[in-house]
Amino acid sequence: MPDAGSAKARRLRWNPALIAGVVLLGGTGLTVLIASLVIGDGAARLSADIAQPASGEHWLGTDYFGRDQLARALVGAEASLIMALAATVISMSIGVLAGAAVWTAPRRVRELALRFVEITVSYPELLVAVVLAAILGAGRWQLVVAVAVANIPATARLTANLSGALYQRDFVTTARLSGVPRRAVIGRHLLPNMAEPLLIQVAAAFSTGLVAMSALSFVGLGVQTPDFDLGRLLADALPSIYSRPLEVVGPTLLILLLSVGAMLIGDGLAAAVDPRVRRRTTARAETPAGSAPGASTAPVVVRDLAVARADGTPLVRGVSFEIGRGEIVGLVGESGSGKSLTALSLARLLPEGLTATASELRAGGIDLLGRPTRRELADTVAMVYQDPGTTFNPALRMGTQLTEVLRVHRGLSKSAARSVITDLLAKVHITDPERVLRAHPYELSGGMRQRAMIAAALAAEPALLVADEPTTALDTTVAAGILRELGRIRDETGTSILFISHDLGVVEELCDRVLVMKDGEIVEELTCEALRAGAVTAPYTRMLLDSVPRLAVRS
Ligand SMILES: Nc1ncnc2c1ncn2[C@@H]1O[C@H](COP(=O)(O)OP(=O)(O)OP(=O)(O)O)[C@@H](O)[C@H]1O
Repeated sequence: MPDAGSAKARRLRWNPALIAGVVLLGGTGLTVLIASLVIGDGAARLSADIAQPASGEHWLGTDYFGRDQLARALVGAEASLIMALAATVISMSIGVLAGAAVWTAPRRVRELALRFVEITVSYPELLVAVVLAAILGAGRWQLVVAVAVANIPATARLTANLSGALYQRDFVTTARLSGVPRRAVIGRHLLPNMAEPLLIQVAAAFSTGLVAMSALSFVGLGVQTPDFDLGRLLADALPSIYSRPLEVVGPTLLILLLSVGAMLIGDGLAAAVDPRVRRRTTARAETPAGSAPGASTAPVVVRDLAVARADGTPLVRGVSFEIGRGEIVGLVGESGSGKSLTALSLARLLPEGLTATASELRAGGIDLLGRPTRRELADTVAMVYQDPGTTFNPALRMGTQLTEVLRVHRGLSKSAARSVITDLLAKVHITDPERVLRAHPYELSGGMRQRAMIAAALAAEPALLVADEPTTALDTTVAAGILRELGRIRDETGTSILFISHDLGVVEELCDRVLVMKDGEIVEELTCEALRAGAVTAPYTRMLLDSVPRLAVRS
């Protein structure tokens, strides 16, 4: 049950939005609660100072009954805060339980329930709240119920979707098959694994709930005089908005601070939960003895990498390897074995809908499980793709494209970038770099384009170069030239190279070590000497070895 554990152990990564949200909501909420205790009496106290402007005694002036406007705004905010919290608790409790329970129900009931949730979610929340508030009648708690009920479908749908993904996972299937009661499946296996998106939903429900309640009270459907909340205060201030504009300041500001604070917390939580790569803390237990995470000094370290679809289907499992400085490691396997997903996880370029977990993922001193900046990432990992025909924009000259990285990431001037890239093109044995820089991609051969791609990848002096089948689209002679180029780059720059191929023949000529992948897992790891000597153990490796032609790439 790895994820349940990891959900508890996962640390919250603070970010500016989260900090700003906590400060804003926490600070305003606390101020409101303390202030309404201290100066709350003034909210109901009538005095002869009617309709006074702002003064030292009444910072926001007084209303037509001589009541202090600031005290009323703070007491109104306290009421709105408590009502929004109550509505959030009700809608989240019912929505989460309903959404999770749907998946433990028999198939037919589940399908009907899911369809019902889809239909209800298609009605705008505010509209539903308006109708319910009108039916239930005016009053604080009627308003809370109306807004809470309107928010239930969205929460139920989110929970149902998350539960659906988790329900396919092995640990839930095992729990169900071993007769774990339905309540325990929900409480122990489903809910802890969706804590993060649900927390984001709590922040959104609070923020929209507060605004919806204020809007309903404002139009006369919620809290009624002599009770008041922020919306009611705004409605009371409306008739005199031009003569006494100060009256709207307090309630408006408090609605803004509270709702924006909650929204920022939601955004911050969403950012803290990196959807692409998450650290799987419990995976440490699975790390082989002698290779504790963090212990390796290799420039590239991958430990317990797993990639899964949103529905939980695993695509890559338990992949661990290291690449030393100046080492070329081959990753081979038939189509669909998980080679590209492994490489894309390292470059943090996984397609939408896929998530990667690992106990360690590091390249060139950068923790790829942390939050490396785009620049750090671009400086650390470079990719060379399979098809040089689609790597470049056909509408732009090569010079414009090849100098882009240097100009954007290194801040080099146009001429400095051009001079660096000219040298790099010469390094990959392009004889007339100036002509290549002036040319459009279609004017160059496939081999030239691939050499240019390698030159562009080297521009950032990356710690890791990922070459994803860089020779597949080229004819044999050109391919051999490109492979020789990669070998030379490794020797001259000490770059670590992950070379992906389905062709063991190429790999055994070029690489130092080879990892063989099948169905998302590494089934064999061996040195290329062993490979050349035919000393393979896995039948799958033997099959790959027997099925490939050889290229003469040794220089
Ligand atoms: N965006 C995606 N969404 C869902 N499944 C995907 C996605 N991308 C890849 N897969 C699946 O993940 C598995 C591994 O794919 P991957 O591209 O890593 O294989 P590969 O070994 O690189 O294959 P190839 O040699 O054909 O490039 C395959 O079953 C593939 O269908």
